[in-house]
Amino acid sequence: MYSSILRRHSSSSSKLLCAFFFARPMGGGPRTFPGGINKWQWKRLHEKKAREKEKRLLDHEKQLYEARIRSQIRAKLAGKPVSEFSPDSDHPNHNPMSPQDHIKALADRFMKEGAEDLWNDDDGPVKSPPPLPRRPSNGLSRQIEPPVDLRKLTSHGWSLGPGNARIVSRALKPRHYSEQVRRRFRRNESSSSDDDSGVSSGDEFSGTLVDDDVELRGRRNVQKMMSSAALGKYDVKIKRRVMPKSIDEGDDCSEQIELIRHELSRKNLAKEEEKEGEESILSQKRFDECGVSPLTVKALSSAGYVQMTRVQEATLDVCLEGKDALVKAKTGTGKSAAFLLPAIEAVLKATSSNRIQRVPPILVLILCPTREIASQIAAETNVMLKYHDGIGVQTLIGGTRFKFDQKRLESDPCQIIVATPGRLLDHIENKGSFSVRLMGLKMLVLDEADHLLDLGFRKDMEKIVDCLPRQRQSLLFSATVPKEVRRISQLVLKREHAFVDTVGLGNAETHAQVRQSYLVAPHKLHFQIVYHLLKDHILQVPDYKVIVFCTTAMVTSLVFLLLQEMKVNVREIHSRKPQIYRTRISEEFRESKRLVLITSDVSARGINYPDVTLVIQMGIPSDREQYIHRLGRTGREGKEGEGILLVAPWEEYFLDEIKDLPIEKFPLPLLDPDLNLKVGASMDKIDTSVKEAAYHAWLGYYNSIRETGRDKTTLVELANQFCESIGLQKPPLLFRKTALKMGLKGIPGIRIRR
Ligand SMILES: Nc1ncnc2c1ncn2[C@@H]1O[C@H](COP(=O)(O)OP(=O)(O)OP(=O)(O)O)[C@@H](O)[C@H]1O
Repeated sequence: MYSSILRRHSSSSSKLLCAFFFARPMGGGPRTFPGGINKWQWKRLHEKKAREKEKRLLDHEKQLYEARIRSQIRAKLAGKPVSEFSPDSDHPNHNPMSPQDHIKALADRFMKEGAEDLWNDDDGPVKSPPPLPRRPSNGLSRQIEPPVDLRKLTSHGWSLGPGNARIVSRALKPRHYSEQVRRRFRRNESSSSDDDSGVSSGDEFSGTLVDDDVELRGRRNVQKMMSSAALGKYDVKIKRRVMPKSIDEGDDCSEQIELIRHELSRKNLAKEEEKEGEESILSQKRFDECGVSPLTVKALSSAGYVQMTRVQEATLDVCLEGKDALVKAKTGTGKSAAFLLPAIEAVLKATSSNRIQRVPPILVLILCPTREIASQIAAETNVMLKYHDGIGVQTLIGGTRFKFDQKRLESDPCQIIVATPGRLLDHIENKGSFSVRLMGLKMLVLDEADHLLDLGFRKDMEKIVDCLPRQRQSLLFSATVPKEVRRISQLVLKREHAFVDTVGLGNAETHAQVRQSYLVAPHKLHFQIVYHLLKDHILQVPDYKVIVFCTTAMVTSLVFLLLQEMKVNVREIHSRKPQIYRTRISEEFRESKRLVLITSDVSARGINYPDVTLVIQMGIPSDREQYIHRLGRTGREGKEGEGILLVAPWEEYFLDEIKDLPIEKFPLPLLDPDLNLKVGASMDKIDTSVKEAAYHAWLGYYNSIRETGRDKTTLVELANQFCESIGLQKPPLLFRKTALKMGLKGIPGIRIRR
C-alpha cells in the first residue's frame, strides 16, 4: 500500500516526505510511517528509489553518449566536419560536452576511491584490478593486484604432487623459517591427514537453529542465516563456502606453469613491498602536530605515545572535521586511539560552548561487542583524560549490577559512555533521564563495527540508533569490513561519509610479520597436537604468551581442564564464567608472560594483550573475519607473531575462505608415542558432565555453520567422533526440545532423553 502512495508522489512530494521524516523531533520520531511501515522500511524504500533513479539517469546518459558517437561516425563517413572536433565550425554544436569530456565526467563521478566494490550489484567478489603503480611510501590504500590464489590455479588443470606442492609452498614462504620451527613440523610419515575423514569432499551442508549452549559467535552465525524482513537484500550473506575442486590431471599445464611463474614473481614483489611498509605501524607525524588539545598530547606523551600510527594519521583530520567515517585498519594498529582523540576533542568543543547544565548530557557514546573491549577502551580513555579535569568516562556493561551503574551515573555524571549494546538498552528502556541525557549526543563510535552491525546485534543497534539524535557524528572502526557491512553501515552513517581504508583493496588483512600455518588432523589427535605445539613453543620462546581459541565456551572449559591436568600453565576465559573472574584473568594475562590462555571468541576481537607470541585456533572459526581477528591477537604494534589453525580433515573446506591470506599447510608433527596415553589418562580425570556439555556445545556450534549443519546425518557422525576423542563411551542424551530445534530428531546416532 505504501509503495502505491509513493508512486503517486512526484519527486517534489518525496522531498516533502523526506523533510517530514527528518524534521521529527530528536530521539527517533514515530516508529511507524505512512502505510504502517517502520522507519527502516521507509528509509530503504527511499534508498531503493534513489538507486533506481540514479541507474535510470546513468542508462540515459549512456544512450545519449552512444547516440552522439554514432552521429559523429556517420558525419565523419559522410565527410562532414564534426562540431566537437572543430570548435570553429559554422555548424552549431548542440552537445554540451565532447565525448572525451563526457567519459571524464562519468569517470569523475564514479571513480571515487573505494567506490569500485559498491558498483558490483551482484555482491560478488571484487575483480582483480589491473596492475597499478606501486603504493606511496606511507603504505595507505595500496592498489596492487590481490595475491595469487595458487589453490585455484592448481585446481584448474595443474596437478601438484605432494613434493611439488611443498616446493611451491616453500617458494611462497614469507620468511625463512628457523631450523627449530622446521624441526617442529617434522613430517610424520606414519600419520596421514586423510586417515580420518568421515566426509566426502563433495558434501555440502547447511545451518539450522542453534542449541542454548552455543555462545556468542555460534549464535551470530546462526542468526546470519535467518531472514530479516527489515533488511531485505542487505541481509544476503556471503557466498556459500565451496570445497576446493579436484585437480584435473589431463589438461595441458604449460600455460598454467607460466602463469604461476609470473604470479609467483609478482607475489614476491608484493611481499617485499608489504614488508617494507609493515616494519612500523607508526607514521612520521607527531601528536603535537595534529591539532588536538595540548593536555591530551601531554597525557599521550606521558603514556609513551609520541608519534601517531598510520591509521591515526589517516583518520584524524577527517574525524576532526566532523565527518562521518568508516575506517578499516589492520588489527593492533591503534584504532582505539584513532577514535578516542576526536571523541575527546568533541567533548572539549561541546563543553566549552555549552552553558553549565545540572545534568550534563552524554556527548560521546562508544559501543563495543564485548565487556572486555569496553573496559579496555574506558581504561585507555582515562589515560588520555589524565590532565582533563571535569571530563569523565564510564562503562555500562553486562555482568555488573544495574543499580550500581545507575548510582554511578547519578553521583558522577560523565560525558563519555563506553557500553555493550544489551546493557545500554537496559538503561535506555528503564531510565527516562538516561534517554534525556543521550539527546545531547555529539558522537557515536562503533568499535568492531562489522560485528555490531551483524545480525546478532542488529536489532539492539537499530533500537539504540533510534534513540539518538540525528545531528551527530558517527565513526565506525574495524579491521574487517565485509562488503555487506559497508552497505548496511548506512543505517548509522550519513550518506556522505568518508571511507578510510589503510589496508588497501586486494591486500591481505593480516600482518606480513605473522607466520600463518594450518594443520589437518583427525579429531582424536587434536589434544595431543595442541599439547605438542605448546610444549615445543615453550621450549623455543622463553617469554612465551599463547592464546588457544576453541569453538565454544564449554569446549574451552574442557580443553582448559585437560591442559591443566597435563601441567601446562593455563588460564581460561569464556562467556560461562562470571564477569569478575573474566576481568581478573584478563588483567592477569595482560600483565603476564609465560602463560597460556584458553578462550572462546569472547577474546577474539579488540582485546589488546601485548606480546602474544602464538595463537592456536582449534577447529574452524565461524567465518573469515573471525579468523583474522583471532589471529590479530598476536603481531600487534608491528611485532612478530605466529598463528596455527588446527582443523579436522572435513573442515578443510574453510581454507577456501582464507585462500588469499599467506597461510601454509604444515605436515603433522611427530608425536611422542606416550602422549596418547598421557592425554587419555588426563581426560579420564575430567568430570563426565564437562564432557557432555562440550559435546552438546560442539554439536550446536557446527550445526549452526551452514556448511556442516545441512547434512544432519554426517554432522551427527562427526559429533560422535568428537565424543570418542574426549573419552565418552556413547553420545550424551539430548533433550527432545533441543533435538527438535536443531533438526536432529530421528537422526541416527542422536540419543533423546526420555
Ligand atoms: N601512537 C601510538 N604509539 C604507540 N603505541 C600506540 C599508539 N597508538 C596505539 N598504540 C598501542 O598499540 C596497541 C594496539 O592498539 P589498539 O588496541 O587500539 O589496536 P586496534 O587497531 O584497535 O586493534 P584491534 O583491531 O585488535 O582492536 C596498544 O597497545 C596501544 O597502546
